[in-house]
Amino acid sequence: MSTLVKICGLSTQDGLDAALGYGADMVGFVFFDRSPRHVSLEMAARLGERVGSRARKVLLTVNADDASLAAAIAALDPQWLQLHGSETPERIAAIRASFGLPVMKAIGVGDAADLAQIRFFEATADMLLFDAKPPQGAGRPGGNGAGFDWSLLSAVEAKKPWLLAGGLDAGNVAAALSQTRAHGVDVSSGVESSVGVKDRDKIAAFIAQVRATPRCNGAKFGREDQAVDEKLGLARRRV
Ligand SMILES: O=C(O)c1ccccc1N[C@@H]1O[C@H](COP(=O)(O)O)[C@@H](O)[C@H]1O
Repeated sequence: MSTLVKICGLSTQDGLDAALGYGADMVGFVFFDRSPRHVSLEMAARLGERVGSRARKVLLTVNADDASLAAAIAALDPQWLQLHGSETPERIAAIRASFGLPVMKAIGVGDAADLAQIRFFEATADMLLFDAKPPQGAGRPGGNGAGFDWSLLSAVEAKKPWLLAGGLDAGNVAAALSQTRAHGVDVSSGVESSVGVKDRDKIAAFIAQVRATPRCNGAKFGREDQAVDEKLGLARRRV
């Protein structure tokens, strides 16, 4: 059973082709104009069409209003929404109802107290994503290449599958997976040669490391993972 890999912040054809070619399960596109990875509606439409059925498209937004969401969804035609701002459970429920798409909610983690948010979001979100809290002065809530103490997640019990993000790269992702029970990993900065510029070799190395890392504790999570994969439409990637 393979670990879910999401490559985020794709804004060019070359980066996207690398992510798809090396077998990413999910590809993320940022609609947040304070990000160096922000894509225009026109570019989103072009890149989205290129993805086809090779991976799941994820639309990342930060506290977006309905009109912006509608425009971005029309352009990209995503299978998932990633909400990376201060969206409440009520807002998540409203977005799910309005747009009919599953939602991945990002939770910023700095210390154990932040994990209380799991109970807050797990009823309405379809998937959770644990990311580092942004460093002070960062102009965006994610995509900063900042990590956090993964041991905080070792005892996490969430009713929904979850991804680990924040400062991951090919050099640390194996350790991150062995210390956590993440269903998958999400990376942006760690597969770039400079901020916002994706690097084919880093994408290849990252995905190869994940594929070479045994998943959790095998039998303990086998059935649960299978159910999750089927729910997410990722069963095709099971090995
Ligand atoms: O990538 C961005 O620019 C971004 C902007 C606003 C919110 C989230 C963003 N990226 C997400 O942040 C995490 C961690 O990224 P990194 O690997 O540490 O750079 C990841 O989920 C990205 O999708």
